[in-house]
Amino acid sequence: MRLDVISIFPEYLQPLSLSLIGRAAEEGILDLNVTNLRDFTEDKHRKVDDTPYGGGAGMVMMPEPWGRALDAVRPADAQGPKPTLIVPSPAGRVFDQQMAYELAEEEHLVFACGRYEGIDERVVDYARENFNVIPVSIGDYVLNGGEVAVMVMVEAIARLIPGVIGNPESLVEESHSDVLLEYPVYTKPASWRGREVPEVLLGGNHQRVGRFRRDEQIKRTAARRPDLITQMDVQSLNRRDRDA
Ligand SMILES: CN1CCCC[C@@H]1Cn1ccc2ccc(-c3n[nH]c(N)c3C#N)cc21
Repeated sequence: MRLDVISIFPEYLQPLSLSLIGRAAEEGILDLNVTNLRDFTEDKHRKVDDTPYGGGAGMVMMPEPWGRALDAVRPADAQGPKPTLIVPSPAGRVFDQQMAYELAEEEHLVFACGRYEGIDERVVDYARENFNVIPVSIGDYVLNGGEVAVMVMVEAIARLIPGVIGNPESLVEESHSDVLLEYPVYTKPASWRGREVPEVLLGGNHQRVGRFRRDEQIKRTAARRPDLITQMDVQSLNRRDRDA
């Protein structure tokens, strides 16, 4: 997968060169390119923002640099399937695990990191000519720009790509790929500051361990994220596990 990120703060994306994603980039599994939007300005001050039409506080990102930057990623006369352009925005479709799975299937993802009050809307409209454009929000809270959102999305998406994480088995049991949240995990020592690891985990009975973990998942999800399950589901989950 090719990943392009356009930002006025390219250094914000530096952490993507670390750990598993950095290694995947070195191994050629990911082709990660971070571009500075200011490289597509034509004035000596490398201006990327201006005052909003209609008035109001703050500044808006000018269309011209964005148009040139997007054309550099995908020229108007390019052939082949359109890349997907993700535009982080508080007004976007909320990012979730399902979207991560869907985007992990793409060959080429482009991320446009806005700042200030946002990007001139005509850029999004223009981009639809050469990209499949998806405005995306990572949650119902307000950030100062799109870079943090891109970090979240790139990590959630890239880890689903074969070869990026060492053990694909670990993708199978994860929260949000299942309805239920993760069960609690423990490691040595068995006793720590007067707190013991649950006995069932020390015994090696895999069936009992599995049931313990499933019960913990149901308890946690019912307590912390009742929106993910209904009471009916809890009963059917219990019934299904009992019959297993
Ligand atoms: C604060 N400031 C005036 C109000 C409108 C937003 C603006 C800041 N800002 C500029 C570009 C930009 C992109 C994404 C986000 C963003 N916020 N929350 C999310 N879940 C986001 C995503 N994904 C915020 C952004």
